Amino acid sequence: MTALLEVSDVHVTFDGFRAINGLSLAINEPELRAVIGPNGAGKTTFMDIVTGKTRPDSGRVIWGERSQSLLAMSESQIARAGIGRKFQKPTVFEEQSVRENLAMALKARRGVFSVLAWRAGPQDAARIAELASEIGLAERLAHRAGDLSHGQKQWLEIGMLLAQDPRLLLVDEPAAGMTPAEREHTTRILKSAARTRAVVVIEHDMEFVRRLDCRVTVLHEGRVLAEGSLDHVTRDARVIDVYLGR
Ligand SMILES: Nc1ncnc2c1ncn2[C@@H]1O[C@H](COP(=O)(O)OP(=O)(O)OP(=O)(O)O)[C@@H](O)[C@H]1O
Repeated sequence: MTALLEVSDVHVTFDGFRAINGLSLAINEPELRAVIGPNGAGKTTFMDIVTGKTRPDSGRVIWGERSQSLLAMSESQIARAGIGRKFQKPTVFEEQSVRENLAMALKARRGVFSVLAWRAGPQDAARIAELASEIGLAERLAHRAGDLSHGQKQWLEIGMLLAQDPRLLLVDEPAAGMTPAEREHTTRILKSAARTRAVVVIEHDMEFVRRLDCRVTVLHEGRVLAEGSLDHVTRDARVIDVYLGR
């Protein structure tokens, strides 16, 4: 199987400090992958590189069956190529309803010209209903997004990203600030989304990572320290040392 995303020997230096130091990893399609690692390991910078926000000093970042270099593309070209990113803080349109938020995300997918001529058709209504049920907000379509709980806002934003049908979804600490029940539901959403696409999740909460039940990549000092099942990596003496700070 060829990887959907292949990062090879990437280096990034910030003011002389090597934040990413020979990072190599590959993500398949479909796949659910958790990326863990201590503070400063380079997890966020990895996502910044893939989305074009940070440009590496050297290395390769290759995308898709045509082996395009993401390093040659702008942030918006990368987004259009099918890479969506969910930041930690939810950014939904608070004054609009859940339905309107999802409708806007569907619109955005079609680009600026069709936005001007857009009217909600029966297909949109069906897709919005499908998305709402995927994120567990089917009963809340008419609610104002600003009235949702923190967890529900996070799900709505995931739904808005799914509306754009990305091939790769990058998610930064989705469980932060959530109740146990909300975490459980978030796990289900991410697992379901990863049945048909690649989903990469940065997460600190090991219990959450365990529930994701997927391949885990451990980053440390800007490179991959270990990779495999959570049980496999947490038995690795180097990983234990890094987490215990020895
Ligand atoms: N724009 C920047 N300028 C200078 N240093 C940076 C910049 N961005 C990140 N760094 C440094 O690079 C290293 C990696 O940071 P990064 O945020 O990727 O780590 P992380 O694994 O996401 O950490 P955390 O779990 O704390 O979010 C850190 O030491 C950080 O201080």
